[in-house]
Amino acid sequence: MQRGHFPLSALPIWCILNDISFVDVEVADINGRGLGLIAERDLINEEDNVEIPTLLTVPQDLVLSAEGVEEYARENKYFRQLLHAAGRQSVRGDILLFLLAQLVLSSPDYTGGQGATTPWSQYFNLLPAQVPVPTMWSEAERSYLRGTSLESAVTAKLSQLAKEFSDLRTKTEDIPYWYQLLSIDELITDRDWVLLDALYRSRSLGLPRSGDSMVPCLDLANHSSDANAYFEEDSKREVALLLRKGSKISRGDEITINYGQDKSAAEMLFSYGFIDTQVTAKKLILPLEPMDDDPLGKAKLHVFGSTPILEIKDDEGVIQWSGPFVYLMCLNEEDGLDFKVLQETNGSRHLKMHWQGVDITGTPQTVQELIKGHDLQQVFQLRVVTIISDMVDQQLEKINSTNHPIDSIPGPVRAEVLHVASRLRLVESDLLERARHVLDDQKTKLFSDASVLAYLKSMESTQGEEDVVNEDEDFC
Ligand SMILES: C[S@@+](CC[C@H](N)C(=O)[O-])C[C@H]1O[C@@H](n2cnc3c(N)ncnc32)[C@H](O)[C@@H]1O
Repeated sequence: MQRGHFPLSALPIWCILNDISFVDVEVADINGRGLGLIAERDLINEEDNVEIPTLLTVPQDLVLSAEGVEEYARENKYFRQLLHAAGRQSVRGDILLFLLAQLVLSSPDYTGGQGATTPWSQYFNLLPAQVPVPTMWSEAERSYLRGTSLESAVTAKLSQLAKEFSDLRTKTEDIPYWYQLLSIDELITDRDWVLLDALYRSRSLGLPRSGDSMVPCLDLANHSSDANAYFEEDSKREVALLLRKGSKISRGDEITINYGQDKSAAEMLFSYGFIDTQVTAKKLILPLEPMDDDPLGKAKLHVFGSTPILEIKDDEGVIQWSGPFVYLMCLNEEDGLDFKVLQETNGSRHLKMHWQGVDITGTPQTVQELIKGHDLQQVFQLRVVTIISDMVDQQLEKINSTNHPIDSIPGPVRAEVLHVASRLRLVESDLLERARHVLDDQKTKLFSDASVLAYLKSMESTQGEEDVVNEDEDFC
């Protein structure tokens, strides 16, 4: 759907009308970062200042939160119908529906009845039509993510978005207003849904009282790892941008906040469309799947409950990994892992997981702890390290073999996409290389452990006996 226009010059009046106050700060175009906030004069906040200078305040009724969405549903009949049919499953989903309604109300393509507009209907037009996150990249551009941890994450996200949009169309088939827009005129497309998701991901923040929210004007603050400002929500749910203690800002300097110092390069790129070259947590997240030939694989996944992942990180120069599901992956019935179906008196059935006879259904993340002290602890550990080491090898092979643009899908690729994708490859391949060395060391140590050697020897002799039996059988 075509976007309406809201000139930056109209923002000060919109702010006055909506009780949003900027203090010594203005909005400006920042080279390569879209809009941002800059200081209108020199600003200082000494370390011993009692009163912290406020740079921006946004009243509660402008904060787009779960509560704000419900409030709007009370005022606007068309939105109420939409929310009732397709919403109330997650805060994100409801905010996306709210943004969808604002997209319609503010678009020059739309000629229908207005219903109740909100300040957001105008503000929405100030939001960018393009967000540099990979879900908005072309297919050719996305092919530059091959071999990185974002390859599968972006594919999965795009499938999720396609499904959400198709469900939305199905659920609104009985509402003439939305059916017309979504299914007959097709004024709103899946591209719009991808944009709304990108806007939410790159601009929402967690507030202590209002929860996940979008805050107009505060969402114009760009990121810096050396941020000079931060935000707070007070007891009246008013949100303020405040100057950090010790900050000295010259007139014209940018006011920035920190989007999260624990975010990895992949997370920054996925959520915001850029990578902070100064500091980004050096970590990598890969999806875990049960082994193809594991008869208990599905049961393990079911009891585990959440999406299993492997996290590899550089913790102040030390490579560490964690992946509680890997411990489940490498344990089996003969080790003492067991599943049972429990039938309740009311007829309901539950899958239960036991380790050495003890019910551990509620604590599937603790297997690493539970195997401690077991005779075969080091054998289990070796299996775990081998699985992770194989994953790291495979990922490295993928990331290195797709280093050349020859593997990419043909089509124009923006220079900034090329730059950020190669930065991600570099960060991730470096981390994987270092993880490979650590895992190799761990494997070597485990292979020389007395209990592992004894186990391998016993396996060899069992194998030998089996071979003799098999040979005998062959002779029969
Ligand atoms: C919350 S918005 C900030 C306002 C935004 N610049 C705008 O024009 O509306 C977040 C987006 O700003 C951009 N951005 C923020 N900080 C950045 C940075 N340090 N480097 C590059 N882009 C940045 C990214 O596009 C990101 O998705």
